[in-house]
Amino acid sequence: MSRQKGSKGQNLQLLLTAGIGSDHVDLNAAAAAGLTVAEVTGSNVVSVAEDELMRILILVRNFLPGHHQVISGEWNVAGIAHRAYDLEGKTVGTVGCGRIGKLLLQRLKPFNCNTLYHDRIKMDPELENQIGAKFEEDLDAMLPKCDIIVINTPLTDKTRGLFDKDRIAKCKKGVLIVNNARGAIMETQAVADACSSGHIAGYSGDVWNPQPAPKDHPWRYMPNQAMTPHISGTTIDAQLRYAAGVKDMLERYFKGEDFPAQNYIVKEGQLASQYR
Ligand SMILES: NC(=O)C1=CN([C@@H]2O[C@H](COP(=O)(O)OP(=O)(O)OC[C@H]3O[C@@H](n4cnc5c(N)ncnc54)[C@H](O)[C@@H]3O)[C@@H](O)[C@H]2O)C=CC1
Repeated sequence: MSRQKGSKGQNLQLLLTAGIGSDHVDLNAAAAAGLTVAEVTGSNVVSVAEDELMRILILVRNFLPGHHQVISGEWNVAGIAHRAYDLEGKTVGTVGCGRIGKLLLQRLKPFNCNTLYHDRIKMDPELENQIGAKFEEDLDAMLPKCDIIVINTPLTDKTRGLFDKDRIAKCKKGVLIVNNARGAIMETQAVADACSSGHIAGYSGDVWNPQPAPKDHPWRYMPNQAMTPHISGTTIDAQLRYAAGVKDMLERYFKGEDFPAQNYIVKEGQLASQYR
């Protein structure tokens, strides 16, 4: 929903996202026009966190080439095993540690990894202690420590293109990256080049720039990728939750009632803090 499209809706008042992530709306234009933007905050966070854990394991264990061998009639254990590792003992860092980031860190705990997180906000000490992750204020200081990096920030003016050529170069050689947040947080060609050179040893995610990804998108053809279409937040369980959330907000809207406070992304000209 661009500024131009929004301005055509003379009676437009409300924009609802059936899920999480309202970067498809020009939020500054919506704020200036006095529109309300809301999403079903929390509706698919478990679905995404579970999916991230799956992608980490798929990359660490070098699962996909093994599966492809089965389909193509091959049997070559050494061809898989030379790049397969245990997750135990590896350092996993999340860039962004809101709802999804925290759920991922909680799910990683029994795997006995070292976990780090970078966010604008440090967790309260009790929760941090319970989750067992260390806060890294400086993103560029965290990156070289990580064997696995997971992206969990919204797409904002500050995170667009955050992982360009220079920042990827700061990551450990052979890093694995999981990104279910937004494709545009990465520079497309920089990721493809780093996968080709082996600096990134594996990249997996479900978000692309643009979407739907065109047939010639470089991430379809780069080596060591485990990409899917945008599916991680669309399990049947998630669909039930965000459908119910949209219905609830529409009912409240027509009764003149407020939405749950955490659902507002733009309200009375103000952007929610995670988008500022
Ligand atoms: N692939 C999919 O199907 C889905 C993707 N998502 C994406 O995941 C994102 C995160 O979702 P939640 O965890 O629910 O959001 P959240 O709002 O709970 O957490 C986002 C975190 O990112 C941090 N953050 C924002 N800007 C930052 C910056 N510049 N540097 C460091 N940290 C920053 C915030 O402080 C916050 O802790 C969504 O905005 C959406 O883009 C969400 C749901 C489904």
